[in-house]
Amino acid sequence: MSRVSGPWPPVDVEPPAAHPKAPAPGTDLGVHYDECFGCGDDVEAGLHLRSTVGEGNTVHSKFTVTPAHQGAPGLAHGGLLACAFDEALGSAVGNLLRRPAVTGKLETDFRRPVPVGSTLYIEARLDGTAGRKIYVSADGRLDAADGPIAVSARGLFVQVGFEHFSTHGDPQALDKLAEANRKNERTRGDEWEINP
Ligand SMILES: CCCCCCCCCCCCCC(=O)SCCNC(=O)CCNC(=O)[C@H](O)C(C)(C)COP(=O)(O)OP(=O)(O)OC[C@H]1O[C@@H](n2cnc3c(N)ncnc32)[C@H](O)[C@@H]1OP(=O)(O)O
Repeated sequence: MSRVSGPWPPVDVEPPAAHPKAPAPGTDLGVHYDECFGCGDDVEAGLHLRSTVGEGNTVHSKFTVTPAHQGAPGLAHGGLLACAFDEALGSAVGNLLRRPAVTGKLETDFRRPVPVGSTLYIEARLDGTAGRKIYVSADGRLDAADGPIAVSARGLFVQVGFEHFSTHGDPQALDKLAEANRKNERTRGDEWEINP
């Protein structure tokens, strides 16, 4: 199997257009759900990703690897690294496009080992959209924003209606989340675009 993937995005796309209400570059994005394994404060062994909006349809996230994230002794588990990229890419889609979407496909390229105690600096970018399909990619650099690339990822997110979450997920938890967003200064009064 070749290490080189095919062209990206794999189909003709429209250039990504950030939503008019997308947070400006420099904005700290905070936690989107306290119980999210990727960013939530209530998940002790979670990844606790922290993200900031970057220039040009990007989101910058940091993930520090702890002993809770090991696969081999002293090294991050690849599946958890993939999770960090899912979160970073999802954050770019959710915050910049403000469309509810879920991961359809996620491809990771593990280029260097990521030791416990190191921090991945992930830059996630919107690459283009084709109807409900949203193409995104990211690079994770070791210990500095200009460090060597340790992991790269490409993903396809698919826009869904809110009923995706209420039908398949936990409607009561969704109501609690909506209430918390109403109380949050940054997200209060916001409404997401539901249709492409
Ligand atoms: C202010 C707000 C802030 C918010 C921050 C949020 C941060 C969040 C951070 C958290 C982040 C964590 C995020 C998470 O972890 S999300 C959790 C993990 N993901 C899921 O659970 C998704 C499960 N899958 C599904 O529900 C359905 O399969 C979906 C909805 C994806 C599609 O089923 P649906 O019946 O609706 O649509 P469709 O099948 O007609 O597909 C539509 C189009 O897409 C194309 N397609 C689909 N799949 C693939 C594939 N694998 N490769 C290539 N292409 C694929 C398909 O060919 C078609 O293309 P076309 O024929 O139209 O050309």
